[in-house]
Amino acid sequence: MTDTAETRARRLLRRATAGVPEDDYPVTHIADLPARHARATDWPGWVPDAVLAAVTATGVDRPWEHQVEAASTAWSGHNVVVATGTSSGKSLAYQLPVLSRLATDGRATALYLSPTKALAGDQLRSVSDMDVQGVRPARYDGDTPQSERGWVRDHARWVFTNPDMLHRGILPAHPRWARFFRGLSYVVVDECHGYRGVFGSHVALLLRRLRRIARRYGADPVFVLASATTAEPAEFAGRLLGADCVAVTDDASPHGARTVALWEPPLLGELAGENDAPVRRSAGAEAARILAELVIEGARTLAFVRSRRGAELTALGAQRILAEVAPELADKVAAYRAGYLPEERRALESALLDGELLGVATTNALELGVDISGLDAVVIAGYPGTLASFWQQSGRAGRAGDDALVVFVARDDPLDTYLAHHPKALLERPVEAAVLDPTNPYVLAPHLACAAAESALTVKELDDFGGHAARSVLDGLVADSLLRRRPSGWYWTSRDRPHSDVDIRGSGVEQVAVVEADTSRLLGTVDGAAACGTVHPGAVYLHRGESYVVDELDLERGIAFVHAEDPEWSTSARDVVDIEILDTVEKRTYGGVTVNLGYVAVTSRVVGYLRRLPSGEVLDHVPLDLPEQVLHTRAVWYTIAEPLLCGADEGPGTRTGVKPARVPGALHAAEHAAIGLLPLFATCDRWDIGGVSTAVHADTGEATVFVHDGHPGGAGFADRGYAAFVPWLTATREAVISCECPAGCPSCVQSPKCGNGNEPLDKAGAVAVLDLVLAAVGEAAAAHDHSDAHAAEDSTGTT
Ligand SMILES: Nc1ncnc2c1ncn2[C@@H]1O[C@H](COP(=O)(O)OP(=O)(O)OP(=O)(O)O)[C@@H](O)[C@H]1O
Repeated sequence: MTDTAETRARRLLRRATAGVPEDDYPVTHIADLPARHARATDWPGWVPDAVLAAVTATGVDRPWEHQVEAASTAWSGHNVVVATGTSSGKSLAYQLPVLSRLATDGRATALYLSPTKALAGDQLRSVSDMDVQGVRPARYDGDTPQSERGWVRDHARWVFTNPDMLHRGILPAHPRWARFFRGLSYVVVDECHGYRGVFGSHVALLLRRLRRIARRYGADPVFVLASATTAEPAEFAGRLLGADCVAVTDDASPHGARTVALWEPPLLGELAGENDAPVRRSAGAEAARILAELVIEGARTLAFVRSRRGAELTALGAQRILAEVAPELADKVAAYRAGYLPEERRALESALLDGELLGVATTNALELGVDISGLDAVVIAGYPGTLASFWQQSGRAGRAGDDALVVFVARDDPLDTYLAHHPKALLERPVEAAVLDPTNPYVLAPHLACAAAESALTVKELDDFGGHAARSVLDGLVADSLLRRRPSGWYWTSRDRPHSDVDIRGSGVEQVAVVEADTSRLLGTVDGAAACGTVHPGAVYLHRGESYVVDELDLERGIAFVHAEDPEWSTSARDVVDIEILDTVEKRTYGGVTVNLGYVAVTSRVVGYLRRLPSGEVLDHVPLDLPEQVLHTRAVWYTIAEPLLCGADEGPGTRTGVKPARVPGALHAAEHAAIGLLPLFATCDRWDIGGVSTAVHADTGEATVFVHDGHPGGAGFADRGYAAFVPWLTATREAVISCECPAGCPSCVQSPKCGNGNEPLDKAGAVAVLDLVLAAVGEAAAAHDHSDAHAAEDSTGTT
């Protein structure tokens, strides 16, 4: 291809791979995604002139079709979710109906909710700039001075806030917000795809509380939800709201063409990881190199890195490379992460937009709602956990009329390996459905307590909170004397409100404070359940890019003491885990294999931690002695009967099985890989789930592999694993066989958080186990189809 015929994206990719030896060529796949052309339409007739003038003054001449479809649905009184790509103008889709209502009905009010204060600030600014008469938009969050709060309550007509403030500040004080609730016409839920897992379950219940209070004031607001592209948006939004919701998904905004390259860093011969397994060049180090090359080409590039520390290291790495080969460009690269002050954030964003900065390495802090688009390149170092995030991040690249490059760099992880070798799974699969479970009793109980404290709960209202599930949770609250049952409903008994004890972003457990010992400064908090794993003695803890080392973890007082120190290694905790089956909710039997879903108790103890260099090299394992923790949650598990597992099965198609001595390693490896792949089917992170495997489990009496939710009561992840069992284990098997390492490495069967130091692990055995299980399920399904066919023949014969 000559230079003139080559697209800019291809040229950038060539630059990024220049000088790489042929044997190490990292690109496993290249896809060219075509440009999408805009489909604009006329402004709807119901938009008042004042609003039309304000909107067109922002530079929007004509709306796109999906904007009008969503806006008109909301205007006609139906809840709507607009689930379209990055920068597809979702804001206008809700601004049109809300501004139109506020402009035409002087009593009407609206609420805007976003997961972050920063995003709410951006949206408020954009509405304020439009300056539609009488709208009086205002912010009400933790940063709103006390002196302004009264004005907002009494006069603001469009309030911009977040779920935390709605939960703690607005709903408990609803009598003071009576004017606002009486007029409540619209509730905007922005970036709603982020409300998944336990946090999503909390927000789902919060929205039910909001609707209930609004009804008490005679209002029945229409909900307008904005989401990244996600599968089944109507179902998801319906679950989040607890009410029907129309989905608008046909994106009519324009987008430049993109070239997506999948990139797998080579295995390094000279470095050894845990148990001497080979390691790959780290995705962060690879991203630093790519970033430096793209900056040299003058491409404005964002590199998304999974952790804050990773973002800092990637920016530093790129700066180091540039300092050697193009020193004048070294200060064109910076790191960006959550926790910056708004001014710092703005400065960085505008520096990137106007080219003063060319390369920025960031965590997903920049993923949410920030109006940065039209970049020349995006590097995604490590799968961001969901396809929705992948597309959200890659959507930052590409302007209408100009093509852009997206590079996905696989980490040492089975899911990343799978994706690097199965481009269709990344590029052609529908985005996964977001999972949440508002009936989780651990989440439901505190919200029912809050709801009762806001205003006594009546029997009629229980359907909104899960009906039967709510009833049994309420019985528990009454038994604990937190609520009192009267004929008219359930009443909160205490003078103190329950709200401040409910952490809607946590897992419902106590928080541990991280305190700098010298200065007594509170740096942050970590979830109590995770404390042993994240702030154990010796752990490297990062706060706003500063590095600290933990000296002491005092679990009784809920404090971790740290001192400032920046060692060259990172730490990862190791725990040992035991699991007990409490209740089997569902079970399927396939010959010698059973697949189960139910409740379990997981007992874990952190026993030490690994110190690892940024290259992936493991320095050592440091033992620790910390107390046990017990988690009650949901799990999916499969069992394999011994004759089938060990090959004694002489039945049709006689199987070879796994030698008994290899069974533990085979099951363990199959479990690790399955944990790695579940995020492909349930929107979770591998850190949200855990697993246990054993050659003979006390409760099943058979070889058993468990994968469980990592949060009390579960968040729906195990349920997804049960529902998608066959595709999940099929992808797991594919991931293991795709990895070219000889005997198991972090890219296939090693786990970064294995309590047993990744021993024993038997990669070939894992494939044999997965083959056995999939064959048993497949045979049973075929036999089932066969008997169905017979039954159908029989029935046709007799009628
Ligand atoms: N009909 C339109 N014609 C031209 N430009 C538009 C139109 N609608 C919106 N825009 C512009 O597109 C940009 C992106 O809009 P917006 O931030 O609402 O997108 P979004 O879908 O919310 O993005 P994100 O995915 O980041 O949440 C804004 O700069 C906005 O002014």
